[in-house]
Amino acid sequence: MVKLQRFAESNALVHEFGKYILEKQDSALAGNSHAVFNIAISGGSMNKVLYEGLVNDKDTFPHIKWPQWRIFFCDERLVPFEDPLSNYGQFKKTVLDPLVHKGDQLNLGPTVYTINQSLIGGGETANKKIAEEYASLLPASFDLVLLGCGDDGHTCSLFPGEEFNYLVEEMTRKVVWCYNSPKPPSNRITITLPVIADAKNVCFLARGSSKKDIMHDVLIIKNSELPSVLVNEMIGTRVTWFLDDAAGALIPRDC
Ligand SMILES: O=C(O)[C@H](O)[C@@H](O)[C@H](O)[C@H](O)COP(=O)(O)O
Repeated sequence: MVKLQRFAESNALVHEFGKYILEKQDSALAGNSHAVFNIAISGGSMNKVLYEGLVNDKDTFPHIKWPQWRIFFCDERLVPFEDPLSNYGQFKKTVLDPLVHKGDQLNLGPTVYTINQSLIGGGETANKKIAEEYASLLPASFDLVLLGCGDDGHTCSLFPGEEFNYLVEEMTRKVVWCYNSPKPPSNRITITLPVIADAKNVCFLARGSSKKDIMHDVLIIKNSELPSVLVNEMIGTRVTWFLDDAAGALIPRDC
C-alpha cells in the first residue's frame, strides 16, 4: 500500500515535500559528517519544486547538508547540457546555480553526477556506452528516488506500450539507452525498475489538472501496464505520492 500525501494548496505541498526530503537526508546521514545522501531526481517540473522546497524555503534550507549530497538523474536526455531539454542543464539553472550563489556568500553545493557529454551524438555504440558509464557511477542503492509521472503513466524514461517493453523488462542492467522516446528527444538514458526497487524510499510528485486522469488510472484502477503502477506494485510500502487537489481530483479523499 503506497502512502498518499494530498494538498489543497501548492505552497503547502512544496513545503511538505521539502520536509520529506530533509527527513530522508537526516536518516541517511544519521548525524555523521562523513556519510553521504544518495538521491536520484527526475526532470520536468521537479526542478522548480526542488528549488522552492529546499533552496527558497527558510525552514528547510538551513538544515540541508548539501556537500554530503550525491545527486544522480533518474533519466537524462542525450543532448548537450546547454540544450533546454537537458535534465542536468535545467537542474543547474533552476537549483544548483541559485543555491551556490544564495545569500552573500558562496555556498558549497552537492556532488552531481552527469552523463559523459563528450559521447553525445556518437550514435548507437556511444549511446550504449553513456548508459554503461552512468550505471557504473550509481551507488549500490539510493536513499531516495524522486519521480514524476507523465500524463501517459511513464516515469523516468520508462514508457508504457509494447514498443517500450525492452525498458521495463530490463532486470539486469541499472541504466539503459532508450532509443525511441515518444517525448523529445528520442534518445535518452534511464535507470531501470530494479534500481528503483532497491531504493530505500521512492517519492512521486504530481501536480495540476492535466494529471487527474492518469492519477485515477494509477492509484484507483491500478493499470499494471503503466510503469508508475509497476513501481507501486514492486515496493508499495516504500512509496509516497505527493499530489495536489487538481491532480487528485478523481481520487476519493479517504483513499
Ligand atoms: O526527464 C523526464 O522526462 C522525466 O524524468 C520524466 O519522467 C518526468 O518526471 C515526467 O515526464 C513528469 O514530468 P512533469 O513533472 O514535468 O509532468
